[in-house]
Amino acid sequence: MSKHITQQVTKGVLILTINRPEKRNALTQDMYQALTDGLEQASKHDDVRAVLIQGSSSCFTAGNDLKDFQSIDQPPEKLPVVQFLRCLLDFDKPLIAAAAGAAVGIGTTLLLHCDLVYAGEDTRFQLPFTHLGLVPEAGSSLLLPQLVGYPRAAELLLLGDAFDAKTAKQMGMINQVLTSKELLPFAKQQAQRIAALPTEAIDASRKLLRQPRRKALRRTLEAELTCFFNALSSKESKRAIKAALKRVSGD
Ligand SMILES: C/C=C/C(=O)SCCNC(=O)CCNC(=O)[C@H](O)C(C)(C)COP(=O)(O)OP(=O)(O)OC[C@H]1O[C@@H](n2cnc3c(N)ncnc32)[C@H](O)[C@@H]1OP(=O)(O)O
Repeated sequence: MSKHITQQVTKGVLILTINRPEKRNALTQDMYQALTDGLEQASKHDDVRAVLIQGSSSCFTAGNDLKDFQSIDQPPEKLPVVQFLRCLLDFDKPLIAAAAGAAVGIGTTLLLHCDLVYAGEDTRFQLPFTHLGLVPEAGSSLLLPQLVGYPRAAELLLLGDAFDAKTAKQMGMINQVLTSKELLPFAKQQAQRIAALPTEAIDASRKLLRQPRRKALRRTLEAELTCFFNALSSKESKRAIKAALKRVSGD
């Protein structure tokens, strides 16, 4: 368990909270492991009928910890981030997200796996993979064009510009934009509403919604992972990540 991921069960909802404010909730391998453990536990326990993933009311996550990228020394297969992505894809209960402030990289792509996504007025989404010499992950090269159409997905994934919650809502990426005060309570309320509905009907409906894209998504995720970890070991990416770290931390 990571001290940066907290767990709480309330009215049938497991709330996984990302809590590393001093680094804008950037995700380390320990944190991915804790998120995976949380999802696996939720899957096993009948009293958990939905999961809410959230950060604070001012920050969701700045994405993968950039320093962590520099210190990866094990084969991708063993990496918690890879296990987390596979777990996300196969997760069998409703998944709700509340994203405030920064939602960068995997902070945006993980939302594409959620059933309900709520964002704050201040949320800034960004998919800066190419800036870092990297490629899309989490199945986003399939899910994003399906959601918003190819031209917009290509713009977001190739140019990597940040965009706001209003734009994300207009594109159909998220369900609703709320004030920062409303966001977390509203997302919790929606998660509890789902958790209170007949479980078998919810699970079967969710399966039906996901079934048509399941195989293609799995293939895409695996192809992206190969490409991503090849890119991560390239000189181009090492240079770009070093520059990004210098920009955000001065290191
Ligand atoms: C498989 C997954 C792939 C991916 O997720 S790829 C995406 C990787 N993420 C990024 O490239 C985002 C990098 N961060 C940023 O662009 C900015 O930050 C934000 C827009 C998220 C927030 O900006 P602001 O509010 O001005 O905060 P600040 O001053 O830049 O950062 C505050 C502290 O947070 C640390 N930090 C921010 N993001 C990361 C990160 N991704 N990895 C590691 N540390 C990060 C900084 O260093 C600094 O910390 P210190 O004050 O101790 O220097």
